[in-house]
Amino acid sequence: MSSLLLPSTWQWTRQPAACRRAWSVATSLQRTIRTHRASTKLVDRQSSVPAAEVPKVKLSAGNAQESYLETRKSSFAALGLDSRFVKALQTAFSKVVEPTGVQERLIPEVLGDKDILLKDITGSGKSFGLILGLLNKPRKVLHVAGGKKRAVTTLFVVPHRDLAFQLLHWIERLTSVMRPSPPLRSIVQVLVRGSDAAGASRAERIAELKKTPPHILICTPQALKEVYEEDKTALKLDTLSTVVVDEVDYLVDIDDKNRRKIKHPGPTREMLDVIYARRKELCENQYDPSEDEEGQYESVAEWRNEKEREEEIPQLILSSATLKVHFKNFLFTESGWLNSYNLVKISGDKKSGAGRIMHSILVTTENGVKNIEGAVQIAREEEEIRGMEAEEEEAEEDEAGNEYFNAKYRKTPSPFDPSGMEAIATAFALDVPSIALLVIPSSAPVHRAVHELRELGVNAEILDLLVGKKGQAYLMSGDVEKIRANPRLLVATVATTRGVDLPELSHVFMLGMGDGGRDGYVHVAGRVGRFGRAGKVISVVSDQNEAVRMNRLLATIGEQPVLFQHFD
Ligand SMILES: Nc1ncnc2c1ncn2[C@@H]1O[C@H](COP(=O)(O)OP(=O)(O)OP(=O)(O)O)[C@@H](O)[C@H]1O
Repeated sequence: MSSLLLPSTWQWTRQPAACRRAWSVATSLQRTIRTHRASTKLVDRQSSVPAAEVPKVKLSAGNAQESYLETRKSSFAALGLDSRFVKALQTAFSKVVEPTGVQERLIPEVLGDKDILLKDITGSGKSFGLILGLLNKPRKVLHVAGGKKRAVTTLFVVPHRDLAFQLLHWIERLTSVMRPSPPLRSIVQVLVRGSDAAGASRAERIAELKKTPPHILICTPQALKEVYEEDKTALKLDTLSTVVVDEVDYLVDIDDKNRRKIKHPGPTREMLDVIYARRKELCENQYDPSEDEEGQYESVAEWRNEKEREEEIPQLILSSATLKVHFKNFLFTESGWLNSYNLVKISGDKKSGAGRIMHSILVTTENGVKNIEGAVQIAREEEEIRGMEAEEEEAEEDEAGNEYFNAKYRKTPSPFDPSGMEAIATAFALDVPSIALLVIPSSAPVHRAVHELRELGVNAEILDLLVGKKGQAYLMSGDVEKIRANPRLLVATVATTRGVDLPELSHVFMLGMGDGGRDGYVHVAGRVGRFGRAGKVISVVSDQNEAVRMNRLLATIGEQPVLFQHFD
């Protein structure tokens, strides 16, 4: 358990005092929030330190959105995308004018047949580029008795349902502006556990899949496995053209360097083993020139690629912002999933195009909340995420829900350190213009965190992109510069944040060290600073030891903590 979860000495008997404290904090916070909101429209917050006196620290790569475009050499059409599709792209996504550096290399390869190992920084447009390329691939058509039948062309595996619906949303926006506009279900369908956005059951989704096999099927691994096991005719894995696994290092669990053996391969590994079983056999039974009496092949590569074509083994695309050497060794030497004779590795120029991310560490101590010692002060104008437009909206109050949770949680001690929650509530109230994300440890209860933050006057809710229009609104083009009259704090665990792209997100709060080590932090922090935007990541830790460890973690990614302005 994270040290931010309360020590075992925390007893229910101590709660009344904590409740009184929370109530008084909430009241004072709400006052702070009101005053702050009233002054937010002025936007330029007063700096206690004149910017000119403060030494400037280079934040991150310092490159803004233009850096992508500066390196650009081609247009989307020149990369092989259909011209009508490019027109639709520019209507649906007016800010997407030219391909990013990684998209320039990626899209032509997606349109080809090589396997792809894709690695670039978070927010560089990998997933978006994949979708553009995949939608332009020819559809798979099967010749069956009595004519032709469409089949699923691409299987797109993602770690969680929010990411599945984000990709669906992108495709829906694209197809809705095409003329004639194709039925969405023939282009894309989503397979996740539980009911989907439309409330369809698994049986209904299987029926739909059989009736109208989509061009792209987006799924989470567990849902894919369940459907495959339930009805093998619903999804013909042997006729796919392409398989994509996004966030592959997260989805494929391997024995670690310390020889910790994984207990169970997990659904992604199982499904890749099924789809690439024949490839694995080809790997194991290498070509023997002495048996090639007719001298058909000049090399192992030629033999292998010819076999692959004959057997129509699907192209495999594996993508992540973090692919460690150890993981790549597993892919190439153990998995048997990739054809290394027909493979392209695409990796981005480390920091080009990264947004300005400021990393801060707040430590909750008996004497209050402080910045980590040695945090660097930066010029105020660099730090500010400026607001341009205030949008009036009312906070949504769910009285019945609140009462229910009040009654429920009153019976059990809170697992959260009240100081940490207060620090987040205060930082949120003082610094967030529109939308922030709070990432809590996987073992911590998300509902309860939301409830406790609401008690502190924060407009908190669970990150759920499936909640009708509200969920979709988070995915629409917005801006980190937007100011809302009533900003939102979305609460999630690490497991549900990988790959998520919320254009208005400006701040990520992390409660504790997170549970994914360096790579986990990179992905959590990567929810901001996307496509050259600015962003802040504020880790709230509960003691000096944790602060030191967090500081070391930042050093491993070449960052140093920056002073978060509202605390000492
Ligand atoms: N060529 C482009 N021009 C402008 N914006 C773009 C372009 N390509 C992608 N974007 C935008 O950049 C954002 C990040 O894209 P995307 O989610 O594909 O990044 P990613 O590299 O997959 O990130 P992660 O590694 O976190 O999954 C999205 O909001 C997307 O709309």
